[in-house]
Amino acid sequence: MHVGIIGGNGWIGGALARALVAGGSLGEADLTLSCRSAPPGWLPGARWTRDSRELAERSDVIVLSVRPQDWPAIDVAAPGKLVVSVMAGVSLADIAGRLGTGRVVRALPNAAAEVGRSYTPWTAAAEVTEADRAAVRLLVEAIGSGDEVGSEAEIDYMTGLSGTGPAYPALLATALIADAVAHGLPPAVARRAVVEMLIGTGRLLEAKDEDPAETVKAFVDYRGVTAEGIEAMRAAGFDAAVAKGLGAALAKSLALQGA
Ligand SMILES: NC(=O)C1=CN([C@@H]2O[C@H](COP(=O)(O)OP(=O)(O)OC[C@H]3O[C@@H](n4cnc5c(N)ncnc54)[C@H](O)[C@@H]3O)[C@@H](O)[C@H]2O)C=CC1
Ligand SMILES: O=C(O)[C@@H]1CCC=N1
Repeated sequence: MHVGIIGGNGWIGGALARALVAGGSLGEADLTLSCRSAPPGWLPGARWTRDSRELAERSDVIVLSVRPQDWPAIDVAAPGKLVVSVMAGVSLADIAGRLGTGRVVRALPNAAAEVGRSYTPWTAAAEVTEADRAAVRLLVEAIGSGDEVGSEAEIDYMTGLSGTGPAYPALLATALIADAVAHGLPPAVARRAVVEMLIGTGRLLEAKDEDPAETVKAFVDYRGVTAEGIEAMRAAGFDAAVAKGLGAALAKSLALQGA
């Protein structure tokens, strides 16, 4: 299988290309990567080009990984080919119409792709075959894990939930570290404490495979220090702030479609 990534030097496109090679799914020579500037220097054995049409001709699977605002300028046709878009807010119908193929998938990774831990939901147009789905799973699993979901509405919502990747946990980490430093902790110690706490939490939730709400309840029922912290955060509007943030992210995701 030859994979072409339009925007292959970017954050997500580059992470996908490097993961495919590092994980042994593809050799460098099985990749064509396009960019607008000079090739970045990594994956020197891949074919680097500025020409999207050349990329499409060489590829069995074409990954669209440019920013939504750059999508209208992409000059490419891919009649009948499998196209996988990772772009936020660009619909299956728009991609199918522009590229001349019904074999279109929308996948929504996140920046943890850089460390092989993206969660990537994806949805497929009607003409996508079982063999195409196997190809999509190979891409998704190169950068982490994922699920096929039933509708584009779910992808549009997940764009502002899991697509944001490390952003919300990093926001929480920033607030925790700021408070620790305000209480006199050395910044390096505060940072290490919070980052290790996030890593440990992820591992614990994964290992226990239980609803995170159960973990919260266990601490509330313990009625110690943590329960006081949780209840004060909730009373100050923690859940409402999260819901408001997700609402704003969803609105932006939907607004991109009309842009
Ligand atoms: N960064 C993230 O956390 C996530 C990004 N996405 C989506 O992935 C897509 C790519 O995002 P990033 O990698 O973050 O952006 P990026 O800006 O890092 O990469 C996009 C790359 O596309 C290149 N490009 C633009 N026009 C081009 C053209 N005509 N031919 C060849 N290359 C071209 C740019 O030079 C750039 O290197 C976006 O549509 C975004 O919505 C989805 C989920 C998460
Ligand atoms: O913030 C963004 O627009 C990109 C797409 C989804 C997550 N990151």
